[in-house]
Amino acid sequence: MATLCYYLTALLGMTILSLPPGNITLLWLPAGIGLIMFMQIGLTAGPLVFIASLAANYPSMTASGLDAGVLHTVVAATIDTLASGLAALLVQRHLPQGLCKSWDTVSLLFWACLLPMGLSSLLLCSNLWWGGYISLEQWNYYFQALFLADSLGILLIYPLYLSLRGLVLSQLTWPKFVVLTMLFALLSVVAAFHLLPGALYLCFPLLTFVALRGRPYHLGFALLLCVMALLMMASQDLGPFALADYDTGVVMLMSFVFCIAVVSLAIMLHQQELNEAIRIQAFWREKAIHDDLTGLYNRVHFLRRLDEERLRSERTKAPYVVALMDVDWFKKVNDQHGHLIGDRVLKGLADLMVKQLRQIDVLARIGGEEFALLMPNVSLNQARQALERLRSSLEQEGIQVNGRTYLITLSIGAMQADGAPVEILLQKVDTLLYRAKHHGRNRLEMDVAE
Ligand SMILES: Nc1nc2c(ncn2[C@@H]2O[C@H](COP(=O)(O)OP(=O)(O)OP(=O)(O)O)[C@@H](O)[C@H]2O)c(=O)[nH]1
Repeated sequence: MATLCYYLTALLGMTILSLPPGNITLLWLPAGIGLIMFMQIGLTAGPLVFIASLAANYPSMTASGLDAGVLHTVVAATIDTLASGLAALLVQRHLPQGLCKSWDTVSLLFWACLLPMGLSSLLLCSNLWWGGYISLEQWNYYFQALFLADSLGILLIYPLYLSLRGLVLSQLTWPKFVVLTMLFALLSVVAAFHLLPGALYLCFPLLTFVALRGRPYHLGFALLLCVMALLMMASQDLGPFALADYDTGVVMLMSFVFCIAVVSLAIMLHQQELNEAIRIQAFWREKAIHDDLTGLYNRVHFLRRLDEERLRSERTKAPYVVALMDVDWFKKVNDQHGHLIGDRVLKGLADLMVKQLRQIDVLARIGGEEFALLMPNVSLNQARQALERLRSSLEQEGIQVNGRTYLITLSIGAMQADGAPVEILLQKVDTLLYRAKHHGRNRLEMDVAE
């Protein structure tokens, strides 16, 4: 399959994407495909790449009628194969994680483009010169064109391969902004060739937009589409790059396309780094305020919210109630059924409380089997009803773990807040909780602030 892709993209390069009269390939996607074949199947890729390159190069290299066309085709195919193998080796060694940071673009440029493609372009040009295909004066020009075409093949295929790896077709999504951006990029290419040469530079901001907002494969496809459109049109007419000196025009065009690819890749990777940093920051921010076992808020966050509510209530005069709830005889649950079951009972209890309370209530686990509750905007009576309902439903239904019911009860102390500082308020509620325990557990003790 990959061999066929190699062959077909090689043909594409030598037909639609070639420039008359020199038959220069503007884009050599096989360089990227060969690299991936080596990375995927190792040395087995060697003969496959060789055959595909030979088959693709043979017609054009023998068409000129020069002597030893077969020999030079074999040499060219060997160079192509070695270049892909070397690029794969260097990429695996220097970019073992693939492309992660924007700085990796520089590594990719050096290890996958500059070194192996620079070397192979040097050898390929020497082979062409040796076979009489090009003159010594043309050597420099062909070297630049080959190098840019091969490097571009890698810059377009390798990131696309990385971003599609592991994805199945049904997982690909195409949000409207990506489709529209790609459409506008295509239009700007067409406009550049027919109306206004400067329109070509619109590709830069448009691709940057996809790099910032889209997924990596969006950029991969957008780049491929944009570059192919640009080069296809250029192969008919150099458009904005139709300079007085034809060869310079070709190299300028390829350099421009090369820069588009490099810059948008770097931007995409940088954006990925930023997104990852934001994701990690959000993860730790969430973790810092939550209790791992139950998913409820932790003590630190509860105290902060309580203080905020105190200040809010000072302004609005809205009443609020604070409760402390402690599981009775929880040690027995652990002792009889083990800590793991104890943990699950606590988690089940937390879920039950969340289900029974209102969304605006703030519930936290502030100790082993101790929970704290802030009920904003409630009267003492409303709070009493809600807490009683919670206590009695727990008493009757217990907590289900693995199909088994664990009957546990809660002692609760609660009071309407009076604007006292948080620590003092909690001390008072704790006294009520202690009273509930002292008076036999499984009960609610409530008080209005004095
Ligand atoms: N499984 C589990 N047990 C915990 C956790 N945190 C605290 N505990 C246990 O909770 C139990 C609390 O025991 P005690 O403080 O004696 O209280 P109690 O047995 O609930 O009795 P009273 O509170 O007096 O009704 C201890 O056995 C702790 O090991 C936890 O995260 N998971």
